[in-house]
Amino acid sequence: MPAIIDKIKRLFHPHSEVFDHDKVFVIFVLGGPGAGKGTQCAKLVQEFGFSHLSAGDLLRAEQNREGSQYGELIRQNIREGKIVPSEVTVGLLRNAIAAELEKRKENTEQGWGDGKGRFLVDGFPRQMDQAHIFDEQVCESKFVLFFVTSEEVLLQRLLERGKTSGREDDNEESIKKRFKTFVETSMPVVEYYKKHDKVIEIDATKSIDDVYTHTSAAVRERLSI
Ligand SMILES: Nc1ncnc2c1ncn2[C@@H]1O[C@H](COP(=O)(O)OP(=O)(O)OP(=O)(O)O)[C@@H](O)[C@H]1O
Ligand SMILES: O=c1ccn([C@@H]2O[C@H](COP(=O)(O)O)[C@@H](O)[C@H]2O)c(=O)[nH]1
Repeated sequence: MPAIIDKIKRLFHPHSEVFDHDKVFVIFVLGGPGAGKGTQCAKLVQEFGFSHLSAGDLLRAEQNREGSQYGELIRQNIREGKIVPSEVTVGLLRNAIAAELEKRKENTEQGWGDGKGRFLVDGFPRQMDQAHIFDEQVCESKFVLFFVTSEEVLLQRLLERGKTSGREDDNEESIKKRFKTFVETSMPVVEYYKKHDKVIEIDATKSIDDVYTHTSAAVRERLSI
């Protein structure tokens, strides 16, 4: 939709979505840092043809994009385990969804084509305002996959990943800060969706394949396939 029409529409219907949730199927993927969200998303992409949008990956790409006005802001927040201002992340997600729908508009396989699509929005929403903005103004999410395990397990996984990931926040100091932000700022989002019966909780302590058995079954049931 041309930007000007979009703006006018929004003026009269401030809560109208950019993407129609009857056509665009959005699953939020949440869990503590290192719970295995990205790992499980990669498997869901293979089985069900989702587009996987990691909010963290989009932010890192924007941070490294030459000329970005947000580069330094993103770098500082990520290093401190803090949440980047919502308008930045929502804007990146919105652009990524639009680009993917455009790219796959001719391909009618696995729930795609003609404005339809299915997305895993990984590591988002991280705080309550993001949940409201996305559901009301971008596209109403269908449900939340929530991966749960202990902080000890998370810490071990992240320290191990940190040996090769090159991520500036995969070190003990940043990890502890990320845990704090997760508990204080992101858990209220999970609680909010629980109250709305939208959370599927999955034990992420088990092996990758065991976790995926549950993840796949939950998604299959809700996609009605
Ligand atoms: N079930 C599992 N058992 C053991 N290791 C796992 C499991 N799931 C993921 N891992 C490993 O743990 C690390 C973190 O996994 P992953 O990157 O998928 O987590 P994440 O939740 O996406 O993390 P972040 O929130 O930091 O982006 C990776 O090295 C991954 O290979
Ligand atoms: O919605 C979001 C998602 C992420 N961040 C920041 O990015 C890092 C890394 O996120 P991962 O999901 O672990 O890749 C996170 O700690 C936040 O600093 C964000 O601000 N908003």
